[in-house]
Amino acid sequence: MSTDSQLKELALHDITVRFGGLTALDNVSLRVAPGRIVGVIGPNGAGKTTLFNVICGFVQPTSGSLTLDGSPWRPRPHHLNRLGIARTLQGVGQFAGMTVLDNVMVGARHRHAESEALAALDRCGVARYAGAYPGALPYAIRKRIELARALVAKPRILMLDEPAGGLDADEIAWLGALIKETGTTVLLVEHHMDLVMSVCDEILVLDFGKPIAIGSPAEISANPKVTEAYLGAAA
Ligand SMILES: Nc1ncnc2c1ncn2[C@@H]1O[C@H](COP(=O)(O)OP(=O)(O)OP(=O)(O)O)[C@@H](O)[C@H]1O
Repeated sequence: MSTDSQLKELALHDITVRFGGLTALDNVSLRVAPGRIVGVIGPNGAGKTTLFNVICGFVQPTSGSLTLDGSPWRPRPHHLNRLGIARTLQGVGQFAGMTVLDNVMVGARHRHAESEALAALDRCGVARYAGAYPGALPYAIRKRIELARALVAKPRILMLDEPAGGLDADEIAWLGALIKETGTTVLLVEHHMDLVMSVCDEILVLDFGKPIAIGSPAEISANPKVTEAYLGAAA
């Protein structure tokens, strides 16, 4: 685990989110310690994206609170980059009218944006596409560009929203290795269980907004409540 004093500890305390009569998150608490890779899993509609949206300030909790490094924190989307928090989107949300390089530079925080963007693209194995336009590229390449856009600012907390969606086994293996070697705090929402189990230190399981389990991959795999939630969802 990293001891970098710049890393941030993020914590959610008893977060509840209601959309009208629907409770999307029901008293969810989570501590994301610096350098840890924390997964959030659960069947469709469990509240995973809502939890990400609360951390990013897109959704205001109905009750509960957040802290960053122990201090009360009210997230705002336009402050995230400055705080060192980067998020990938479920899709590949890139600007079609901008080159790949310009898209990645949007995520940069420093003066040397171009060289940092090229380095991030290189790290993700897609530097050769820097001058291309994203719309013309295959989906797996665009997912890598989305990762480069998040990594370019050297985030302290990297939030990955279904990064394996639409990728094949080789791409997922590559992604797993990249996540492990980032050395940063990672919050991962993902349906691909092999990826989650292989990269995460800790996993939170949600079901209909309720936290039903939290623990190591081995503890989560052996938890009957988790199996039940997934079997129920498949039935
Ligand atoms: N803005 C919103 N207004 C109303 N209901 C919403 C809103 N956002 C999410 N929901 C509902 O909240 C619940 C949780 O949704 P959420 O997208 O967080 O689940 P999820 O676990 O990310 O699902 P998936 O795995 O399908 O992406 C769902 O029932 C969803 O329909």
